[in-house]
Amino acid sequence: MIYTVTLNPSIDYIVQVDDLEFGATNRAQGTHFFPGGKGINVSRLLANQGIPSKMWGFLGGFTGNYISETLASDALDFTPVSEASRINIKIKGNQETEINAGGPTISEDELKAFKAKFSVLTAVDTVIFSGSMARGLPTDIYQNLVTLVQKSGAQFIIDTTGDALKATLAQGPVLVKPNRAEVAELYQQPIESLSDVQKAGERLIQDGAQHAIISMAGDGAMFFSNDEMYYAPALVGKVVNSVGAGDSMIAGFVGALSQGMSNSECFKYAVASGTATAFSADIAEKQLIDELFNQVTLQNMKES
Ligand SMILES: Nc1ncnc2c1ncn2[C@@H]1O[C@H](COP(=O)(O)OP(=O)(O)OP(=O)(O)O)[C@@H](O)[C@H]1O
Ligand SMILES: O=P(O)(O)OC[C@@]1(O)O[C@H](CO)[C@@H](O)[C@@H]1O
Repeated sequence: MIYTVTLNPSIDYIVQVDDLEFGATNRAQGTHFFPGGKGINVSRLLANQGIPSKMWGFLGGFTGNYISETLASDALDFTPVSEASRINIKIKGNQETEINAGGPTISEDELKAFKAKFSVLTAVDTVIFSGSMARGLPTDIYQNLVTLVQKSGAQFIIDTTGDALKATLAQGPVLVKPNRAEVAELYQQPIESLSDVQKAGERLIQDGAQHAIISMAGDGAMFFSNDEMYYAPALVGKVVNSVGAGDSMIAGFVGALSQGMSNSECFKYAVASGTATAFSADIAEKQLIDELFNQVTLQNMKES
């Protein structure tokens, strides 16, 4: 079974404001609510591909109720918390501006109840940890949870940033997928040219990742393993809502991996899934992913 962990889920409130003016009353051209948080997005894309997963994390309050009612799925296995889950604001205009809230503070008892779920894991499972930590959790929470996963023999994937990414890299994730800004922050150096991306990706593998993807939004993505390196130029199309594009990449890769596909096919599914979500209002559907899969081209960087 694939488990996704979203420690800090959200309602994503998408607000279309064509000419945002600070310090003035702006009128929205359109608004949408989506259940969000990175792990939830991964599970939603997997479900659209017909691949089951279970969703773990914390949900609370009226916002938590909205998320569980909207998802209405057997896959939900969240730990209830007393404070309300957060609302993240995504303003779409000439540019995309995001305001992500801090979210609820998790108590010691709530964390204990959550950790108890890990006792069901066995060696055939994969746990995907995605997103920021909730308040009140120890700063080494991801390292602790990865240790629990590894005790069961299961594997893990992590999509987070900063010190938590640095520490868990050494624990050998199946996949990490930082974007350019996140990898620049991790290694404290600017990542501008493709050669900078190449060096950073090789370092992610040296530092412990089994596979790494560095995503570059409209500039495409690069894939790394011990002996493979591919660059996928971005596909051209109309970007509708890129929220969750990175999460969709992870879901695309893991879904293909769970079906025994090669690294290059898994990467192509990752790019097709990320792009399909960027070209959709919500998390992408299977039909668009399959259409775009046939358009993804890979350049083998070990041969160039
Ligand atoms: N403007 C775009 N044009 C074409 N493809 C895009 C665009 N934006 C995203 N993509 C596709 O989606 C992938 C992931 O996007 P991105 O690098 O923005 O991830 P991210 O920063 O993790 O996103 P998020 O945090 O919103 O999930 C890209 O590598 C690319 O394949
Ligand atoms: O604050 P975090 O946890 O880093 O990111 C949360 C978030 O921006 O990530 C998803 C898109 O990747 C959204 O659904 C959600 O609002």
